Amino acid sequence: MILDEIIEKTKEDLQRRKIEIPLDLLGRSLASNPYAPRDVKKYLTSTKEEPVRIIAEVKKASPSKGIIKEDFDPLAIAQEYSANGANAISVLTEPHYFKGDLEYLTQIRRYVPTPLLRKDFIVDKYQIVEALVYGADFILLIAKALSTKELKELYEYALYIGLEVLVEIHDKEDLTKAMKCGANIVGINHRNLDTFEMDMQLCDKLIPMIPNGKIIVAESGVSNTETIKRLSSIGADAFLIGEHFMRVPSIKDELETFKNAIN
Ligand SMILES: O=P(O)(O)OC[C@@H](O)[C@@H](O)c1c[nH]c2ccccc12
Repeated sequence: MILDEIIEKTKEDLQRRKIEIPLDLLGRSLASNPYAPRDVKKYLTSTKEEPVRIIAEVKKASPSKGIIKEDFDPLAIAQEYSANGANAISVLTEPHYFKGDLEYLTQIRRYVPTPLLRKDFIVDKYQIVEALVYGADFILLIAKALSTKELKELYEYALYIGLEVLVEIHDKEDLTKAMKCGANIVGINHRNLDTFEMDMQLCDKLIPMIPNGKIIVAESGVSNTETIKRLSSIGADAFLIGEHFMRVPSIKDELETFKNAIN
């Protein structure tokens, strides 16, 4: 089970980081933190004027595809996303399977005004404080990787320290968990994190079960305007797109096309 394996590795790393910089010390750096997290919900809610919201992902590699982008310059990619209408930027910080780095967050936050998602496998409050310290505006919590109790605790802690949360679901059971913790932003991941199988019909199944008023993010495998049009029409507010942007010749052209998919 790849998800379990990643979580195990994440926990190992975490033990080490907690010894290097204990939580109270990490928390202390917040006193001089120049960054206040933005109200992410405003950026991700679809409106008449701007129906398609895009979370563009800075992604070097993945366990299903290996290295996606060889000449990887996270800051340059984020700047291009920001300059061309991305509503938020997802920064993978998981180092082993996705070749991410927490430092990318800080680097990008310094120069890029767009809200940032810390995309990682968060299982501990320590990682949520890290997200804030390193400059994130919101975090990802994966329902499948957490019990209802854990999800609720981490969710509430993030809100308490001022970060929004994207709660990722993959099936009805995950959705129940997400609703129990009162999630406002729900991500439907087309990719099964254990088998890597894609189900591009997942939104059709799950969106009708989500109460009104939630922000819905369609995640993974989105690579054309047809998909964006279709998923928008059934209620998706935002689209989380990584691999496709990493492979196209012009991020600018692609982002513009996607942002204007409905008009
Ligand atoms: O590169 P894609 O297929 O456009 O997918 C982006 C994003 O949805 C994907 O990276 C992702 C969704 N949920 C995750 C959880 C952990 C790591 C990665 C992910």
